[in-house]
Amino acid sequence: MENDIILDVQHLSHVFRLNRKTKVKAVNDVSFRIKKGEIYGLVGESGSGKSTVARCVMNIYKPSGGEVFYKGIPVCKNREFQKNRKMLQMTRQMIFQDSASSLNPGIKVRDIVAEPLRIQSRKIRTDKREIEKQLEMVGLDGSYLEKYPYELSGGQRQRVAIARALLAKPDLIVADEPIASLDVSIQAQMVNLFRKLQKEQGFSFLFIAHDLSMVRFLCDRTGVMYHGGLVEEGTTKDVFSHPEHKYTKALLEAIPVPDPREERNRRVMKCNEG
Ligand SMILES: Nc1ncnc2c1ncn2[C@@H]1O[C@H](COP(=O)(O)OP(=O)(O)OP(=O)(O)O)[C@@H](O)[C@H]1O
Repeated sequence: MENDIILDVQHLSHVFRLNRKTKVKAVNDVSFRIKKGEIYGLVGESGSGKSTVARCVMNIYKPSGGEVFYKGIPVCKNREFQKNRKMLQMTRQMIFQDSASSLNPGIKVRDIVAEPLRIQSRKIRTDKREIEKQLEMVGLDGSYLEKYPYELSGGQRQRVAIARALLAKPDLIVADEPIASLDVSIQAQMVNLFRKLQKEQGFSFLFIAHDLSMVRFLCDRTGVMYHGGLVEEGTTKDVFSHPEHKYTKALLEAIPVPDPREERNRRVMKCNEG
């Protein structure tokens, strides 16, 4: 395998069996690769299979077919997974759409952010200053350390989830619709934050989104899913300027004509970028 490939998804398929007679073919023969330090956007309409791909990549689901190689390790094979379990838990991190349910409501922000360290070293208490620095990195000050998730807005919760993911110094982050439940103005801030953090820390990033304008802004390459299959992929520039598959064309045509507020957001994003 080429050295610069961190994630290699090969012929991935997944079928959900609802009962003895009914099954849903959620993902069908999907293959793509992510290079070290690359941001890969996975787009497609609701139900096209994006989350299922993400969950197979993260070993939440065991795929019905195909393989996922992470740093060359076939992680869907039980033996390989068990052998590398700790490394896989630390160096791959996932951020979910719904931070309200992905953050433990009964523990304070300082302990939520410290979770990866506890997995690694079984430390019960973690250095407060380290956690504070982690929060500052995502734009939250030390006053959030003692708060519970219910005291935070959706955007603040998502920042906590990012701080937690980054504490483990991951090589790969998989984010499943991380901005979908946030206000449009906050979405732009979050995408800027992702971009800044990725530049600083160099992790590879699988970014799953509905919003094509955010993908266009953030991602180096883009894959388009339709009915469980990956129907098109390429550099984001190529996919957006010369879409080949008719579904990609339809998806791009469905991007609303930007209203003046969106245009302003885009300009703000570009300014902040520098
Ligand atoms: N746990 C499950 N049990 C049964 N069917 C499922 C399950 N999860 C997903 N599906 C089905 O698999 C298909 C793909 O769903 P998936 O959530 O992967 O798509 P998606 O593109 O991520 O959609 P969304 O953007 O709405 O999250 C859909 O038909 C969905 O109904």
